[in-house]
Amino acid sequence: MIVSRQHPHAIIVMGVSGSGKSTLGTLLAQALHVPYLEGDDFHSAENKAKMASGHPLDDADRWPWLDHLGQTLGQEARAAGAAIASCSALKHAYRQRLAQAAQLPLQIVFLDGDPAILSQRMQARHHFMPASLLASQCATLEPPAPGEQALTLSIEEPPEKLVAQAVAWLQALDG
Ligand SMILES: Nc1ncnc2c1ncn2[C@@H]1O[C@H](COP(=O)(O)OP(=O)(O)OP(=O)(O)O)[C@@H](O)[C@H]1O
Ligand SMILES: O=C(O)[C@H](O)[C@@H](O)[C@H](O)[C@H](O)CO
Repeated sequence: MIVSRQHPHAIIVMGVSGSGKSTLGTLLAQALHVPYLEGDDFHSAENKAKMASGHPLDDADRWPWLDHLGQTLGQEARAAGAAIASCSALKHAYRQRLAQAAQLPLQIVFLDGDPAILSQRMQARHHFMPASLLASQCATLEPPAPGEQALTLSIEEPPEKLVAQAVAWLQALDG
């Protein structure tokens, strides 16, 4: 059972900026009827202003954000049986920090793709995050390692297919 108050699931959709985390996270939460947390909503005004002015965040900027998002993800997951958060979660240590704050292991859906496609998508949208920060996002990215419970999906698939793949993976995890 993906949704279970006895065994709650804390699910994150991760990837660099523009990879489609919000799109997939929203659809996945709708498909599972569980709460969705938009990671960008948990950034301080200072963090958002820093990114908007073309400066990448550093670890010190990200720790309080990860703690706040992780705590809320854990609370929501325990209350509803599962919850989804979209979060860049670029480094292994960031995912560990999220899990620690949530007090739950994470199930990770990683959106992976070609920087050229990501750049096109970022330029085509209106968003506080400038496309110029994509290079720093890609340089910082540590894809999920073998010890992490993770599914890697391609940004080139349409959103409906990505949701179906994520749901099938989550269902299979629970046997
Ligand atoms: N699977 C997809 N195929 C094609 N386009 C997509 C797909 N998913 C998202 N998009 C489009 O790509 C852009 C970025 O998507 P989205 O905002 O969901 O990414 P994000 O990872 O949440 O970005 P950020 O972290 O910067 O907020 C949007 O314009 C969205 O409509
Ligand atoms: O860790 C980070 O650098 C940030 O979370 C960014 O990834 C943005 O929040 C997000 O992608 C918005 O575009």
